[in-house]
Amino acid sequence: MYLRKIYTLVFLRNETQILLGLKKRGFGLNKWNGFGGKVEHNESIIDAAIRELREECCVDVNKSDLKNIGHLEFTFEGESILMDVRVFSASVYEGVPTETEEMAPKWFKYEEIPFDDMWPDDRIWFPYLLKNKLFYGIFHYKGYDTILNYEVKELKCMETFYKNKK
Ligand SMILES: Nc1ncnc2c1[nH]c(=O)n2[C@H]1C[C@H](O)[C@@H](COP(=O)(O)OP(=O)(O)OP(=O)(O)O)O1
Repeated sequence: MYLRKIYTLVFLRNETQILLGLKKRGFGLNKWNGFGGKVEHNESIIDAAIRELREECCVDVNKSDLKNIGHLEFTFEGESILMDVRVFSASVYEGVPTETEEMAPKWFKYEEIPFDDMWPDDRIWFPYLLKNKLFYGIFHYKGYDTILNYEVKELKCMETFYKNKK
């Protein structure tokens, strides 16, 4: 039985590029990723996504402009935590992405995403994101570099996925 912890992960995108941030401290140090983190006690998932984006790269996004595009789960050999990561995308936002103590943001062309310097699972589920498909992925890691097993699939509708998950 796992202890589930909920995280957010937000990607800002335009027609040709995606915004990634280089993690400067803590979990995922020196990896490029979207912006996000733990959902705090008494905080909604969407509010956490907005807060983390503001804290990590000084950009504001409205709730209505954040689209839930995927759900990821991570477990680690010998650990009882299950990381439940809610993935969002937005193309409308306010502010200029700015470096903070936690993240250094940079726009990447879709064909130049730095997978070698990202979490190993990213190259498996990013193709869904890049094709604008909704997705579910579950990954079981040994340490933080080796994926022991995984499953990824396209979803038709996030609401139906969460309704059936309960
Ligand atoms: N394997 C993998 N692939 C893609 N994305 C992620 C992972 N593992 C992850 O943790 N993530 C994402 C999920 C979150 O967006 C971040 C991790 O959040 P973290 O920085 O630990 O949370 P914060 O609340 O910001 O932590 P503090 O540093 O403030 O304590 O990476």
